[in-house]
Amino acid sequence: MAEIKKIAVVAGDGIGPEVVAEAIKVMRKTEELFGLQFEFEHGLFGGIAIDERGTPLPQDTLDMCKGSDAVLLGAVGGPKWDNNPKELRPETGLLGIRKALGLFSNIRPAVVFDCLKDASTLKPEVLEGTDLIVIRELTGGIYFGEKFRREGAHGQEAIDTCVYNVAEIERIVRQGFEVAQKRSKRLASVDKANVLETSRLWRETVNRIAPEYPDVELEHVLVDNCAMQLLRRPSSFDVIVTENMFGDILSDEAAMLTGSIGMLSSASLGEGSFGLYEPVHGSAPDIAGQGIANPIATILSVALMYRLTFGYEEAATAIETAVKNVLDAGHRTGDIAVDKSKAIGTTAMGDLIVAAIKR
Ligand SMILES: NC(=O)C1=CN([C@@H]2O[C@H](COP(=O)(O)OP(=O)(O)OC[C@H]3O[C@@H](n4cnc5c(N)ncnc54)[C@H](O)[C@@H]3O)[C@@H](O)[C@H]2O)C=CC1
Ligand SMILES: CC(C)CC(=O)C(=O)O
Ligand SMILES: [Mg+2]
Repeated sequence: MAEIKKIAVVAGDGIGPEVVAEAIKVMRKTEELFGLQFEFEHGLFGGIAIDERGTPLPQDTLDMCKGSDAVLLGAVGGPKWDNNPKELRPETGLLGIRKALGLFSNIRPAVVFDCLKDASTLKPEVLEGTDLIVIRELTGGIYFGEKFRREGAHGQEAIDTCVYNVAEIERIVRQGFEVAQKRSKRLASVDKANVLETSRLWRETVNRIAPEYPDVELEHVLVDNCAMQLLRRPSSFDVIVTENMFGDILSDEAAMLTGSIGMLSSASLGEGSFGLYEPVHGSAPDIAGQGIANPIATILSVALMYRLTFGYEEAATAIETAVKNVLDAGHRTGDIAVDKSKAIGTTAMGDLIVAAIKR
């Protein structure tokens, strides 16, 4: 038996609890099959925490996460809370938990399953061989810079500031090079260095450390061009490393290569092996409570957790293989179904994947 690992579960709002329930079923199945042991502790987070505790990230939830080996997060937010007063905004919730846990690196793989090429809006020949990772800086940039309002000559003005220091850039870019070294040795550094000072510092930093990774082929791509090239030549990208907001946007775009944002998993990491694992998507208020959300992004996030935090490689591969086999057998939730009348629900998809996990 493996030693007991403490998992902090913050399911959140909307479809968060629905998809997290399926991920936990998968973890329970791998306990049986691979002799793993997990202790789950649940905490309030997001809108539900605002309603019950008056804050999106209660101290006991944060303490629970800090005391765990890994965090499993669903999604937070919804129309009820999105325009709330300052203290209840994402800065104090989602962004707050990432900062408080020191999770500066967000890894978002976009893998195209062959059998899902028909679910993408791109032609199958364009998608051929697409398997890329977006590495997004997660605790700096414009989401974390000072924000304020002031009276200007033409009425109220709003200011968001974007700040990056060399150390913040260097640690994430190094991770980009290191991940590229383990894959096909191609790194695209994405910035807007023709306009933004933070991007100029980003590019200078990338160029300064690039000679330390001579085996990695580096390209600099401006973010607007990258958004276009992701649809034109997705398979030419292997690892993309970029700042916070660009990575947020480009990874949602990359989701559509896979067929749906319901397919995109993510890992948020800091200096050690501790990590927070969550689907890339949000709380999807438009489909919440209907039992139709795709749980695969969250289930694949568990595979990332096993691989990156615990080193449970065999169990991680077993989960990924089970997902592939279920999709190959033709099972689809609505977001990835071409024939929507045959779509199955969240629980049915979770059950099929659980049944398909083999040792
Ligand atoms: N990590 C997080 O917790 C995130 C939270 N949000 C929050 O989520 C709320 C909704 O944001 P949106 O912009 O609508 O983005 P969203 O990602 O929640 O939804 C965008 C679209 O994708 C669909 N979708 C998302 N996940 C799906 C799944 N698993 N299966 C099937 N379809 C899925 C939704 O139905 C919707 O049509 C907002 O409050 C936002 O702030 C947004 C992004 C990330
Ligand atoms: C609060 C936002 C930055 C959440 C989001 O869209 C994300 O992290 O992907
Ligand atoms: Mg996002």
